[in-house]
Amino acid sequence: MSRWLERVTELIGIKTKSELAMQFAQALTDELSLSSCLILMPTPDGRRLVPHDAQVNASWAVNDLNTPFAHVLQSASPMSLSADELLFWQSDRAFAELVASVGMFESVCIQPLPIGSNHVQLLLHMQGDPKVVSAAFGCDDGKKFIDVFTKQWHLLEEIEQEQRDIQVLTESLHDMQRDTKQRDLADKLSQSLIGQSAVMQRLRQQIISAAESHLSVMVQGETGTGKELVAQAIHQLSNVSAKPMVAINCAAIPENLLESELFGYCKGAFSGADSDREGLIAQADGGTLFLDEIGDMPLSLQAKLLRVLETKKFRPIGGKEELNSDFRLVSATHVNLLAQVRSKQFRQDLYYRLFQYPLTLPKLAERLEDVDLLSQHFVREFNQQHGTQIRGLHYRALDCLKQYSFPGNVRELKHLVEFGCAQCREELEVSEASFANRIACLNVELQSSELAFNPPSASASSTQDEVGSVLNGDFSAISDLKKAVNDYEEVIIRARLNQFAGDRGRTAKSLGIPKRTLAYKCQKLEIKAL
Ligand SMILES: Nc1ncnc2c1ncn2[C@@H]1O[C@H](COP(=O)(O)OP(=O)(O)OP(=O)(O)O)[C@@H](O)[C@H]1O
Repeated sequence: MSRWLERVTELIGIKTKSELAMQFAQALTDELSLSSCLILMPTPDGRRLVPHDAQVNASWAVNDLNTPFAHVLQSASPMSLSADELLFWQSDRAFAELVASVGMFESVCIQPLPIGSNHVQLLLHMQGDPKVVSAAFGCDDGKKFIDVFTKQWHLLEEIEQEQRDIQVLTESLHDMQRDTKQRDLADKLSQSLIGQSAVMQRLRQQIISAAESHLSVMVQGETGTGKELVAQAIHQLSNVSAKPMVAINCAAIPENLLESELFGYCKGAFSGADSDREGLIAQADGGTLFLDEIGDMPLSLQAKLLRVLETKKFRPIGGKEELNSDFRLVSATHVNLLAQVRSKQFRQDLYYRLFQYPLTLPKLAERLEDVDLLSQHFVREFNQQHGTQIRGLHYRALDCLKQYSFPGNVRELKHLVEFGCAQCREELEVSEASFANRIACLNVELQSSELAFNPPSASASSTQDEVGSVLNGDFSAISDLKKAVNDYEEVIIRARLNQFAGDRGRTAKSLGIPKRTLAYKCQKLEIKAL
């Protein structure tokens, strides 16, 4: 068997182009006693030629006629250059360096591959005895050996191309699947977080990507814009949705209780601690902790919260051991936390930790085009809760609503729609008359800075009757003093909240009580909204 055919067996079964090139170049070097052998292959964009041996740090433009490579590529014919002839090819520095070691009796032979084809795929750059080289390329067995190499090379290139195609296809399939999943999620979300305005569509996309990340999310927005709803959506869309979401309103809990609510305590930690109690941080392990009104968290607790977020460890009050809790944090605020950082009421380090993924909810006044959909949604909710069949809002009623600026945002719209539904007869539409007076009143109130009484919501009307009697000096209906005092307090707080469009800061100030006390009373009296 000829030595070339023996060499062929070394090429069979090689699975990568780089290994095939190495093996082939080595076989030629051995058989033709070459002092160097390089295979030059085109880059993926086809603009340059690079050597198979990564140690040769050079490349040549395929159309640079200052090198013999470009000429061989164009003519598809081999070229042999003696040491003397090479003196004319010194203008390209990289080529000059490549051939610097060519000896007196050597030549540089540049052979296009496949042999005899007009479609050159590779160049062979050989340095050695030109007679030996041309004899090898002229004999049948030598040609067959080279032919096997070029076919094998072509095959591996096709396989590589197929693999690249498969990868591109797989990636675009993944992209399509991700887009479809995102669209499905956005559709699902649009059934609970209503609104087709551009700003709401963008918000839903942000919620989906925030839910997919593991970052701490900060939901900012005025009262009633849907911060709690967004926090719930983030939890439900996240991969911890099967685990609990634990929520706490930092403004509604007295300062001294907030720490034990969050961290829990051990038996005997303080008087009244009769047994161990697990805190919300422990309960949120694996799930989501939602800290509403985080701007109201005292500074001392802020430092402790930061430590939990950074170390995932905490110690219950009076506890000796540290416990672990790994949760996703969602916080919400309606105040400007940055201003609080500036006035040193809020820690800067915690601020940055909480704002890993900020979401800002728009005011309803900035997306009045959503009033229509939102109103339909609230009418549907009203019908479900009350077993009614109100058809919706008359278009004039809708126009009337759109004249209003909704300082209480979506919550205020919801209550207005409920108010309209409560006045509407079954199977009819809510009329303009249901809103006109009320909105006119609300507008006057908004413009006036004077204190004015606004009728409390329907749910508080019986309480108001009782309170009305009390105000008239008739105490006969009172059978429970504590309840009567609570009712009286509730009517006052509701009226004042109504007056200030749900702004708890202004309400608390006008009643001469701290905001935290107001929040506590609201929670106790179950005053959730305007
Ligand atoms: N985009 C919306 N689609 C449907 N309902 C909404 C939307 N936004 C808010 N709501 C409804 O409005 C009410 C107030 O929402 P939520 O409690 O989430 O607001 P908030 O910003 O957390 O208010 P606050 O700051 O006063 O606690 C809820 O009944 C909620 O379901």
